[in-house]
Amino acid sequence: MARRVRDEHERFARPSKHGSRPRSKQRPDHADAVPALVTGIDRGRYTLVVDDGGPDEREILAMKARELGRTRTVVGDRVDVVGDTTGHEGTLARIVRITDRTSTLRRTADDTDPYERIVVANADQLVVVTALAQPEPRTGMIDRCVVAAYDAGMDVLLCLTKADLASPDELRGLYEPIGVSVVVTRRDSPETVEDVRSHLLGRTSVLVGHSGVGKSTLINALVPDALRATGDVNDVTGRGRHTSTSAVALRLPVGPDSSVDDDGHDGWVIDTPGVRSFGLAHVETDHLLAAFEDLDAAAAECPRGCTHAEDAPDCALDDWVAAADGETEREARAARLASFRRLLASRD
Ligand SMILES: Nc1nc2c(ncn2[C@@H]2O[C@H](COP(=O)(O)OP(=O)(O)OP(=O)(O)O)[C@@H](O)[C@H]2O)c(=O)[nH]1
Ligand SMILES: [Zn+2]
Repeated sequence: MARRVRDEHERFARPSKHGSRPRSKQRPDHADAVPALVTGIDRGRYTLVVDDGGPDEREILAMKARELGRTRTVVGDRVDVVGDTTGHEGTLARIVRITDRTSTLRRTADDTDPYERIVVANADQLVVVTALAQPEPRTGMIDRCVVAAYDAGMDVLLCLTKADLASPDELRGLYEPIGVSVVVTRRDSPETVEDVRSHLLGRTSVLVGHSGVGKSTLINALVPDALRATGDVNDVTGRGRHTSTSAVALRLPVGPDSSVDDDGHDGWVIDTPGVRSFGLAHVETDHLLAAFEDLDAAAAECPRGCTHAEDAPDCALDDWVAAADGETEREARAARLASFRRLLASRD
């Protein structure tokens, strides 16, 4: 997407066929534009934060300038705005530029949504919120999140909730070996919430999770002003569900633990109430492989066009496991290869 955004800017910058008027006349470069962060979107109206973390930090409302055409703007985007950026009641600024994204978390079209979408821009961590029980954890869902995050170049934090109901050991054993950080919470233990916070400080994190896993409970504990709706949701009417279905960025307070390093960056937490699944058809094997450095290196010996799947003939990854030094190392390699292949298969 970063590429496409750039192309669209370039198109505007190209001289017109009908003469050579100075470029500034065709498209003012908005020297007076101010940078802002997109924190919410509601029917074509964008909520932005200007002077993020600075003395004049304020929330403003904006629309997209016509010159941006069909370029999509998503939560997490860094943009430039012109017009009335005071944020006073009734004002509406204009977004004139979208800064190149450092990451794009995507989902492919699926049965419920026919469009490939960028879910969030510029996030560096995906927090997969999964209950240890009620509802039962589903590794298929976690795998798909891990693939989407690794494809986007994001880290993964697996947040296991409801630890009062079941043990986290099995899931920990499954995901820690593939580079996923694991943190365990329970509603009746405020310390566990602070543990989560320490993983979020200074970063931009996207939280995803199925209905009922305790995501809203967690967000409300982390960001008391968030007021995310919690409780048992009626699956038929959807009553009890937060009304917003699009992502929203919430500023993360540093929290009560003064031992944490506060260098002015408290971080952002992005809730994604609308995201119930990740379609993964867009994810390329090589992209996923790049998240596994050791496997990536070993795959250099694979035959051309190797799929690296379980049934791939002469896949060098199998040789890599066989060539391990000693039983312990061989088992560790086998486990990593099995995890990689499981993630690969979760795309289908
Ligand atoms: N036993 C137990 N229950 C919890 C815990 N955390 C949350 N719950 C309960 O789980 C239910 C769902 O919690 P929510 O925070 O609403 O879950 P959610 O993931 O936001 O779900 P939606 O609102 O449907 O998106 C509520 O009844 C919570 O009280 C926990 O640590 N232990
Ligand atoms: Zn291979």
